[in-house]
Amino acid sequence: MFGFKHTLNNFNHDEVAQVKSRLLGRLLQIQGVNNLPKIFPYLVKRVEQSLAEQTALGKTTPDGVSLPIASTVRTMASRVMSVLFFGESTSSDPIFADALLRHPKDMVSCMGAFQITPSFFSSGSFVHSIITRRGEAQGIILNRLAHIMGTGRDTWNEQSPLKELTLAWNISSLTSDSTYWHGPSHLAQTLLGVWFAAAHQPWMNLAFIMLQLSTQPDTQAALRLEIGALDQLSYDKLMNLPLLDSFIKETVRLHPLDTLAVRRKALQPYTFAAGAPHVPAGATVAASSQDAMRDSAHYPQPDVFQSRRFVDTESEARDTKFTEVSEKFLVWGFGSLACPGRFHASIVMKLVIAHIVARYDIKLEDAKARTMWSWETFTMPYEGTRFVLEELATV
Ligand code: HEM
Repeated sequence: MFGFKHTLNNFNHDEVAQVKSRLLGRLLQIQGVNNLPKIFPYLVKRVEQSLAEQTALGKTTPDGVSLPIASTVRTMASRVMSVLFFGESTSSDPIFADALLRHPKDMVSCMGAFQITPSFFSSGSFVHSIITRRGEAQGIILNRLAHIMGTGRDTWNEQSPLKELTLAWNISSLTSDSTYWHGPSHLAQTLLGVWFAAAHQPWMNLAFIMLQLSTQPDTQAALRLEIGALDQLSYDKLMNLPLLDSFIKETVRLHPLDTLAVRRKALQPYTFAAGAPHVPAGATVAASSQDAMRDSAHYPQPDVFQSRRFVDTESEARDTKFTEVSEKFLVWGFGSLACPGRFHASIVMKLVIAHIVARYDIKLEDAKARTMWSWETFTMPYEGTRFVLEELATV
């Protein structure tokens, strides 16, 4: 459907990968979530470092430093997320870090190109080769991963205990006695797929959140009060800030990246239990996340943005968390394939938002400019939209 065969190195769409899904569930939802509080201090260090790097690149204006929202939050999310995956040392290498940023962009560009190029082009690797400079970023990542998950595992220069908390280390530990996995290259390929899943959505959600926040100085002030001093912010506290969680969830509810969700391809003809619809083999079905997330029975005044919707509302949505999987909030998909990395996404997004909002007043450089564009069922932020960050007197 999206040409993953080339962009993820021969990825097979038709594979019913229960072994892989189970592994990813254990890696991310069980072991990964347990490790998050332990890895949190390293994430804090990285988010501070990355914010300093980004603001140093900005344009100085009388009101503060002006930065492009998309590339700022994309880089910050990638830098923080990469500590979870690969530790501090590997992810600090500029060539590797650049490849981690480039690969998801390459993939999204290829998906777009595959939709519009004739099938004889997209069926070969021609389009992929041109867009990705012969898969340069993918090659850099796969080579490094195959090394640290294979012959270089014992000599990998990441410090303990961080090394043993990374997803790269744990995916190879979890598979060491399984015959399903054909060595480090197969594992590297799988982890690259997880990296794509992890890298392309959080930043877009972050961009929409920054766009919302830029127009709401009162919410910025309320969030600052809720967050308190950054040096007192523990993992548990950050994950349980009600307004921050509600603000994120409300933004994502109204601005999901895709108006469709839970895409499933029928490998054989299938008829739904109600007797219809009938789905022929090879067809793809999906649910409308747009309809589910604007259902007025569940979300009163569904088209109105309410920062505190999940804190104050009288509806059933009250107290539901951003990371909850539900048929009324299809952003994470649904059922056994629902996103196993949602807690990782949530912590990375919350760290980026908390560190920006606690330090800066945020506003748009041009409040009248268009900020997002749509293509098919997708909505994306413009690359050119800038915010201005004005440093607060005290943090
Ligand atoms: C805001 C960020 C994210 C969103 C909105 C998101 C959303 C999704 C969705 C909709 C699916 C498909 C679920 C289905 O078909 O029912 C999915 C799958 C997946 N996501 Fe995420 N995701 C995000 C971040 C992450 C992160 C950070 C990771 C890893 C750390 C991750 C790892 C995965 C994996 C491995 C799968 C495939 C699961 C499987 O096939 O068994 N995602 N995600």
